[in-house]
Amino acid sequence: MKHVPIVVLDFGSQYTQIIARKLREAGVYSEIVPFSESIEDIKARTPKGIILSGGPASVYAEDAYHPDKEVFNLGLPVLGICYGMQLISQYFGGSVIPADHHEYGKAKLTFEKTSDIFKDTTDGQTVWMSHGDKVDKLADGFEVIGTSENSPFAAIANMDKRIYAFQFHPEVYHSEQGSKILKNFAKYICDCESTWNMGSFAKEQITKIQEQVGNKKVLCAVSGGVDSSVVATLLAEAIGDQLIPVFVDNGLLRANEREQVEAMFKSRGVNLITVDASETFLSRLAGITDPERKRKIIGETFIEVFDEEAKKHDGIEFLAQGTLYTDVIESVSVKGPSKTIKSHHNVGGLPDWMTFELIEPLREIFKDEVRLLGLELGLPKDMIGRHPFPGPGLAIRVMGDVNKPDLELLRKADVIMLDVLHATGLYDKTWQAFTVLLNVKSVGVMGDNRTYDNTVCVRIVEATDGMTATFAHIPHDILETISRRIINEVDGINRVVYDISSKPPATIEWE
Ligand SMILES: Nc1ncnc2c1ncn2[C@@H]1O[C@H](COP(=O)(O)OP(=O)(O)OP(=O)(O)O)[C@@H](O)[C@H]1O
Ligand SMILES: O=c1[nH]c(=O)c2[nH+]cn([C@@H]3O[C@H](COP(=O)(O)O)[C@@H](O)[C@H]3O)c2[nH]1
Ligand SMILES: NC(=O)CC[C@H](N)C(=O)O
Ligand SMILES: [Mg+2]
Repeated sequence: MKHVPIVVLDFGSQYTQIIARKLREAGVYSEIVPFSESIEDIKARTPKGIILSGGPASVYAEDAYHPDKEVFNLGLPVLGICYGMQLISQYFGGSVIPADHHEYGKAKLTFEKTSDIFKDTTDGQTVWMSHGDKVDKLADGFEVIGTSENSPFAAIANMDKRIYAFQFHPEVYHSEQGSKILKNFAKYICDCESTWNMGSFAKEQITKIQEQVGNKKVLCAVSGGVDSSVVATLLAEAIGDQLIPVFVDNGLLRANEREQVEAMFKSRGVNLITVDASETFLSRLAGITDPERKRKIIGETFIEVFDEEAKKHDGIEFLAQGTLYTDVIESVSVKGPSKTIKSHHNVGGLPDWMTFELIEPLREIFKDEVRLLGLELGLPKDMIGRHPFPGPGLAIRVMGDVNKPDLELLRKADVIMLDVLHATGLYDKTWQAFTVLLNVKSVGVMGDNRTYDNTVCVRIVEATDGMTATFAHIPHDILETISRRIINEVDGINRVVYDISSKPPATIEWE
């Protein structure tokens, strides 16, 4: 087995992959394994350190998740985060109890001891907490190295054994210097070197694809979006013309999108196959209002279309998709016991009967890393800067039943909103912007006449990786232009609202 500098045991936190991602930023490769990984398999990776992630369970519960106890006897540095800290405390003779108050949000970390793990970070820094349990009695051999107003045990350590534990989450963006702390753990406590980078990742993936595919062919699902364009480029470098790029018009695309995508690939000299399956998608979605049902139908229909197309070519055994870690974590439990939020069409929406073997080189990384990889591979800037657009397309932006007239209405509103964003230079400054057709009609007055028409919601968010997001603080005069233009120019819409919720607790898409 390949040498893995840091092994992360996953106890089901939504943030586990961010730990790996922060380590990558520090140039350190890590692998995430289920909390139940055997000690032999952990040792086989010859790690220099172990991280125990957070998780939804409580360590004192009967069905709590426990790692192989031997992880504490390997003589390796260990870092426990939240649930991981609570496990460490329990294992070494401390105690963990339900807290009187759940602590969710920012806190100020006060240093109580100097430690290399806090090197070059500041006393009083903001950290982010998310827990309902707390350490009540400190474990034997441990000392407090950091406190917060609500957590007397915000950071603890047994420096002789090189075991550190935090109640806060250093991996999330809200912990302002958390990246540095994780880097310090890797660099100063585990003695890891910074050797990982996007160039080495690309090379590794290309070799892996060549080994996996051999002389067979790969159907690559391309959407014109960033992720699948990067995947197609990696495949082209790896296997040349054994790659068959297929774009599906599912009837759920934005205005002129099909023509734009076709032109973009043509200009790059790619022989793109477009399959028009719009009638199939739309007829299957007719009358379906439940968001998860919509997603499953779309996921399955995509695979049927790819299957049909594959039959027309000899030797296709693989399906390549631009699946990212964000798609995976929200859809299914990955390594640990995490919860399903929504079934992304390309992960949780895949049917059981699918026979393709999947090629998903981006499955463990995040959107902003994909963009860096795209730059590394020489993709044009405008391709890399495109806002994400979900595979299920407008079907999850028309609330309730999906039908042609409603899709048309939404397309018209969407074009106007995007037009204003481009004109004001806000497109490149925001992560994602779209409109949603609400299943809500309201009364208006236009030219002295009563109207009873549809409501459109404008959703514009800022994010780094899509795991969390905040609504964009768009200047009111720009929102006013968007609203005025949509209501004046689109027949059938008489009200525009702006979505001011962040993720969590909302999500970016409405369904
Ligand atoms: N219309 C489509 N035709 C073919 N494949 C598609 C289509 N839409 C999505 N896919 C496949 O599903 C994957 C996931 O979609 P997703 O929207 O997350 O990624 P993307 O479109 O490549 O990038 P972006 O997130 O920037 O939109 C794509 O990478 C692609 O493999
Ligand atoms: O290809 C995709 N297939 C899907 O089924 C899907 N659902 C959400 N998204 C996109 O993922 C990001 C996070 O979205 P949510 O906060 O709504 O989960 C946002 O960028 C969403 O647009 C999808 N992309
Ligand atoms: N984020 C976490 O790891 C939470 C740990 C534990 N479930 C608690 O509520 O305290
Ligand atoms: Mg897309």
